[in-house]
Amino acid sequence: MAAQAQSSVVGPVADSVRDSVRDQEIGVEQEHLDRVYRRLEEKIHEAEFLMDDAARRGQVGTPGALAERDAQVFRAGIHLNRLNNEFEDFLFGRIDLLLGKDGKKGPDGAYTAVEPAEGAVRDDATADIAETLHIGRIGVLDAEYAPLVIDWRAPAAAPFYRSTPVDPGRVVRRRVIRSKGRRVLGVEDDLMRPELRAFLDGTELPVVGDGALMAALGQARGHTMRDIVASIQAEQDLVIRAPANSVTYVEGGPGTGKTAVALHRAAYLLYQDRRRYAGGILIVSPTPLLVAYTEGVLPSLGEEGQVAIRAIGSLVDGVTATLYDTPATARAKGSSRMLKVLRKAARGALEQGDAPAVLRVVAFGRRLELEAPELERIRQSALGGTAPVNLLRPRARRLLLDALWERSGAGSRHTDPELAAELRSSFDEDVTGEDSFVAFLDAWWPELTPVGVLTAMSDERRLGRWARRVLNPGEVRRVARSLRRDGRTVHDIALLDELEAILGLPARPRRRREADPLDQLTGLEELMPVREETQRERAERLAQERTEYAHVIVDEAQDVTPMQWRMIGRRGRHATWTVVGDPAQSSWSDVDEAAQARDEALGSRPRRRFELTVNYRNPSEIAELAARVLALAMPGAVSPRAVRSTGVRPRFTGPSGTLAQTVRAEAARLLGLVDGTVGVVVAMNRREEAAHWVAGLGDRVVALGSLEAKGLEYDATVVVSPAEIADESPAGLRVLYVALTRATQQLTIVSGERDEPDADGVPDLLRD
Ligand SMILES: Nc1ncnc2c1ncn2[C@@H]1O[C@H](COP(=O)(O)OP(=O)(O)OP(=O)(O)O)[C@@H](O)[C@H]1O
Repeated sequence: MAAQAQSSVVGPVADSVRDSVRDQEIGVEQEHLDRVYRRLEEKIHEAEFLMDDAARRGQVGTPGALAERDAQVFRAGIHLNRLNNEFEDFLFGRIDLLLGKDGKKGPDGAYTAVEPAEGAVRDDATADIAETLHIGRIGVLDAEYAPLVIDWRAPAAAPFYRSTPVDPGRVVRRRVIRSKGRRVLGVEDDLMRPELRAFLDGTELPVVGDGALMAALGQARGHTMRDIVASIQAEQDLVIRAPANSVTYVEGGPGTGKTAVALHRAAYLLYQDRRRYAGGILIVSPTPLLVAYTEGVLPSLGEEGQVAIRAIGSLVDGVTATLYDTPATARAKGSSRMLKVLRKAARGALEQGDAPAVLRVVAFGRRLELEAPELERIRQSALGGTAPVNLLRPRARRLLLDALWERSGAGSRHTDPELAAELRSSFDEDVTGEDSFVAFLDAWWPELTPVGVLTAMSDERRLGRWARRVLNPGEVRRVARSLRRDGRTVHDIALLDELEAILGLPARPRRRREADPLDQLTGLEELMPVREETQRERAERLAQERTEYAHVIVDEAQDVTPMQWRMIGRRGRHATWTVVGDPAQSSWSDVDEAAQARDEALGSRPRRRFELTVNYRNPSEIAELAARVLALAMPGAVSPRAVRSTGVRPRFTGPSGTLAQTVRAEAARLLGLVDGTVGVVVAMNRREEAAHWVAGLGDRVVALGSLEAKGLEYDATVVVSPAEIADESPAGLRVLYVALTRATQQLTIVSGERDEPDADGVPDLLRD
């Protein structure tokens, strides 16, 4: 989509002509930006004046009108504040359009027609520009309600993204404007109808630059992701603006913009239906590193507060997991088989209490006892209920009382039902008032917490019992051992969340009424029984406390395990969804099992599928190398098409000294070659070591494990020992594919002992 140079002059004269056209066009856009700011200031003054005036005259106008004025001042103030402080490039685009098929205008003041009118292009391939629209992060109208700036999410802005030379619609020229605060710094044009000579107010439309996309892609990368609002491509725009009434499912290879698109979609949904999505949008990200990398994008699009970006290890409030299990342990913990184990463990953990074998109470002056077999029968009968285990405690308590009542024989004393009921109620009061009963119940049916059950599962013998015929002995040993470690792993979080659903939040005593001094005097307060919550009260409380979202976006969905899908599913039971992923990058060994769990979480909602096909991150030299690994990892899978090439081929080197020395030297070399960041990617078990290798090289260098590299990108990367990364797990080749696709400019491969490099240093796995 490179712009067409319109002049055929070459050499220094041509350069100076181009520079003067550029300056002139920057001046044109500067004038427009000045108008926009003047208009916004005008609106603020207008609103302030109205407010002052209203305040002077007291209650003039209806209360509603006064409130509207206040709101206007408030909105205008926010706009100006954002423009001045937050948006570096508030105004970023412009399209020049032919006359449309009909003359209808939309609510933003722009014509709605997508296709040009019959006579818009004359027979001699000339045409007049009928409409010019400026696109920005928020919309601004002039005093006559004509659009000065169109919000990028408004329908009228869609041609800015959708128009291509193949299908240009009304767009003749698409311009990206670079500005900082109130100053326009540059412009880049793409011609959508290069065959036309178009005129704007009688002057031929000038074209500046080589196209905005390439300019954006060539920029150095920092530690945070930038928005792509000025250069969203047509296939990406289709996803961003897809209707949200079901599941939007997006697949695409590395660097195709899946994460960027997901973030822009969140901003679009809020713009398009703020009331619906103000209920909250959840973005689930694989790692805290990716959260930190992406969390600035939404504020830069003017959206904050309504969107929660959470790492999958931080989805349960109060626990943040950053530890990783070994692949074999993760495989067991993430599998849906774990559900059976947790259900058994939750019930089994009840038996871990130190309750006496026999329940002894005194009621109606008689000693009553329930022995172990009877107690066990009661427990099993209580557990027959479908409610969560903690919520079955009142049922168990009632069954105990029933059994004691039966033992007491008091039921047969009265035939009159009313008298019998009265007797029963005073019997219950007698029993439940006894300390021995309360203490027994607490020990026999303890209130279980998810953490408590997980801790109980760290005992290998017990876990073996609860996981019989579900996990094999090796899995039992590994899971139990990992649960004995300090700290939670990422995969424990889904187990905790599942346990919370299995256990239910414990019933809480109803809040006592405010202490009445008189009660205290008489001691009555002490005697008032504390009523437990009713089922309905509890259900209401749970509904309030459960965090649910109106839209859930899952990034790197290919890595979400079956147990994690269940956890995420609980947060979006009534939500619409956007799911983005790439099976070829999955670190989960059983792709089909994960797909099945995903389908269960998403239920029967209809899916709309999209595919992104262009790699915007890697130059073709790096993409070609990565494609060799893809061919091994997933024979037949198609790599996305790289959109640019740098002429710099990946570099291969074996350790010339120790591995540490080589990697450090390579990272230092790359620091000298790029302006932005350098990532050193190693196998997970070398994470800590690698941090030492690069210590002191400055904060442009980061060392990270292969699984942590998910979604991230660097100007340059050093991938250390492909064979070690590939051998880490059954999904190792796909993880290596991820590692190889992180660089935007330069890639160095350092071979280790296992790589079997050839004479050129190319490891076995990466040879043609
Ligand atoms: N239309 C675009 N204009 C400019 N830059 C773009 C565009 N689309 C994507 N990019 C850039 O390409 C890079 C890759 O984008 P992103 O991280 O969203 O891809 P991804 O598909 O999520 O990759 P991965 O699967 O490897 O995580 C980012 O730097 C992003 O800003």
